Amino acid sequence: MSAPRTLVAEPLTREAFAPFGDVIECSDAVRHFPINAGNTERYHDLARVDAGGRGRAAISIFRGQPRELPFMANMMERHRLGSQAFVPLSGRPYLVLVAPPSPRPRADQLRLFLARAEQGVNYARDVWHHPLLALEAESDFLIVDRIAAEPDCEEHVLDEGVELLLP
Ligand SMILES: NC(=O)N[C@@H](O)C(=O)O
Ligand code: NI
Repeated sequence: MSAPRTLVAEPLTREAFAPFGDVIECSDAVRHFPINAGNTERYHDLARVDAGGRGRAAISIFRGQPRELPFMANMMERHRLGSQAFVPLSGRPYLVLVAPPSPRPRADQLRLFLARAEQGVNYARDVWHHPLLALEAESDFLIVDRIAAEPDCEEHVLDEGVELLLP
């Protein structure tokens, strides 16, 4: 039996994550401007919320239990009709495992990112991703995604598990 494939997390940046969606963070690389008579800086239009068909965008909170590392990822999922954003509320880093849209996630296209506590992610519609990968302790995430009467969560079991490692 061959050794499991491993993936070492790379830093999360807007550029590296662009094929998968958006990074939600305050950065001089995004458009920002003062509002409220200068009391507040608006970091504008950081992510595209997609809630197609008969769905609507909604805000929820996910309370995730920490994953034990090294973690073996055996499946991926995708939402075909809507985007899904995760914004950390507990001040801890987390992992993001993604693959580009395709009929099934390809092992050679998996990308693992280590997101800092001040970075959120927005998975574009159809992007394969692993369910929430919280680290260190129970962590809350603000979620912006599509809700509808019909479920929209396609799961796929990977042919071979991938061991996720921190840098
Ligand atoms: N199932 C669910 O709402 N959560 C997943 O979509 C996820 O990405 O964590
Ligand atoms: Ni999801």
